[in-house]
Amino acid sequence: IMEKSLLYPVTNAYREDQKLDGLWDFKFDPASEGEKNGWTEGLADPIEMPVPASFNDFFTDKDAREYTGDFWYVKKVFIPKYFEGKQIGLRFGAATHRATVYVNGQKIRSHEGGFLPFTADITGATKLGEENVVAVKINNELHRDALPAGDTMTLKNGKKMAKPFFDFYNYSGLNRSVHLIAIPKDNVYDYSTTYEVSDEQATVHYTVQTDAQADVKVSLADEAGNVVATATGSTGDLVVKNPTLWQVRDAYLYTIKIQLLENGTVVDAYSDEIGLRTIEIQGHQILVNHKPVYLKGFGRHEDSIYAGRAFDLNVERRDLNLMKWIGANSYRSSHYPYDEQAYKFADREGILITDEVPAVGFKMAAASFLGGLDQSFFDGDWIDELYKKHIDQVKDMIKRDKNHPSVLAWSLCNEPDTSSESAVPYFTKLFNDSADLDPEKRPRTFTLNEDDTFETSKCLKFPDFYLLNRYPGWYHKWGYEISDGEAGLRAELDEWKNSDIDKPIVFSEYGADTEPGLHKLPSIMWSEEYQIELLEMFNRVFDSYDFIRGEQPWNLADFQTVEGNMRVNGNKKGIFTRDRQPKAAAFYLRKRWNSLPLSY
Ligand SMILES: CCC[C@@H]1NC[C@@H](O)[C@H](O)[C@H]1C(=O)O
Repeated sequence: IMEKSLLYPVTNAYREDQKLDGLWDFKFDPASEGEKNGWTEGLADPIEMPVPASFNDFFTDKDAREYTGDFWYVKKVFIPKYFEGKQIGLRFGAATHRATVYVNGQKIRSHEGGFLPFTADITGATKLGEENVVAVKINNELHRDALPAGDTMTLKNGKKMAKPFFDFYNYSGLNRSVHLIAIPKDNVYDYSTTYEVSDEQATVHYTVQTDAQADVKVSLADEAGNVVATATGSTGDLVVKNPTLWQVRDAYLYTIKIQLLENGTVVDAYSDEIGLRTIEIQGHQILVNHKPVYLKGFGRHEDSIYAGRAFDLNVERRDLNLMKWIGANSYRSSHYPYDEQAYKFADREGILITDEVPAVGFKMAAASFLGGLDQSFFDGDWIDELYKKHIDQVKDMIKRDKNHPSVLAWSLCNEPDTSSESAVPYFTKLFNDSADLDPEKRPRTFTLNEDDTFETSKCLKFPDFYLLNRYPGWYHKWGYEISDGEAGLRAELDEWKNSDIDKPIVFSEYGADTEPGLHKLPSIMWSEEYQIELLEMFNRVFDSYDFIRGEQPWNLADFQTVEGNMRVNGNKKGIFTRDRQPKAAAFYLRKRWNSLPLSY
């Protein structure tokens, strides 16, 4: 059935893709009475709500902005007669955090996980040539046995409140586009590629997945549209002489075209843009096309004013221009898989992405910062249920993103509590169960924060390379004490250096909250001068160890978090402000990164 496919929707001679962006009817359902009251057929006195968007920041009253619980989106959708005989589906880019889909009052399916797509097969529930009622019930509560981890508490006044164990706002809703799709009954439901490359020749080993008894024809065209290779069969090789490889910050995309034929007639086709390149880890080096790459970039968020965590192509265009301006070549999709369009954009711009699942907040210390327990997260009784959702989302992330040349690596967790032995069985399972998901076998890793050092982490054997989140100068040894912070950082890196570990280290987070426009001589914390001094300290350290192969300060831009006495309208560690304007540190980093080789 079409629900197992995560292929991005396309319109072509055999398939149709209609975006259902725009205003939907919207209504909160605090008493969870929607089904009982017939909301699957329509909402009484609804609010008009934009899609894609988070609902939160549109509201002027706090109960609505902070709303936690069930809420509904309903839209009338005309389904044309010419869909007759096709499989008809609703494809959700993301429904945050869990959803149930109804069509004409009939329950179709549910889905857990607010940052990955799913398709509801509505073929049997639709009336062709008429308007159909699409209703989606969404819930945005946080739980310790779900991703991202947190709690949901009930206040004395009966209202629910999200308590995230993570540092970004629980923006919720239909944060990405909803597509009405029609595909042939006999169809391609997935494909994958692996590569061998040299300057003289590149080979694309492809696999096409279909349930149909059909012939498969595959061709590869260059950017000018010239067919450079063809093959037949559901698996095979496309050999390209004198290929133009996909390079970091110098992208080149070929178009792979897959056709299904029955008795010589094409019944389905799917094409996609791919990049001929390889990714390897060799000793302390990260290699692209067998050449070492040094990562310069950021941790990011899908976050902007008005629509919260909605994917916004305008913001993405600006962010990629900022990254080019500053000399970056990479980013981490912290702390969840981003919209597919972000990866397509990075494919075109030659940017490398460390793709991260929303396994974030797996650390009670973070929770205690937010009022949680003081124990190892992995001793919790919620771990078994959590793991099922965790590995399910790792599988979907890799299945969805595996064909992007921009994807460099998979980050399977952010800052988990690995300082206790109870983390080991969890990570043993996670790395065993994810070992064969990526046909290209790209490196898998997770970020290690302050409590998870060379000395204290019990899980250093799992990552293929290390992502370190370190905050001397901010969360400890801050201000005038930063010299001790540098000494401590050097001491830890000396331990890595003197160990027998021979894998690359990338600094995936470091930084200082900075109020734009706050200047002080000499510097103080929160001033633009201090943010630069902190970066200078880290860069002195990075330039002292040759196994450090990447620097990705936190964060590209300021972003929204819960309100709290440690946050001034969100996290201000951005090198750019939330409206994407530079702080002084942006000019400092641009100077440093443009003095390094562009991509290596
Ligand atoms: C000490 C952990 C730092 C933390 N790391 C995860 C990010 O999502 C947060 O924003 C960042 C912060 O607090 O700035």
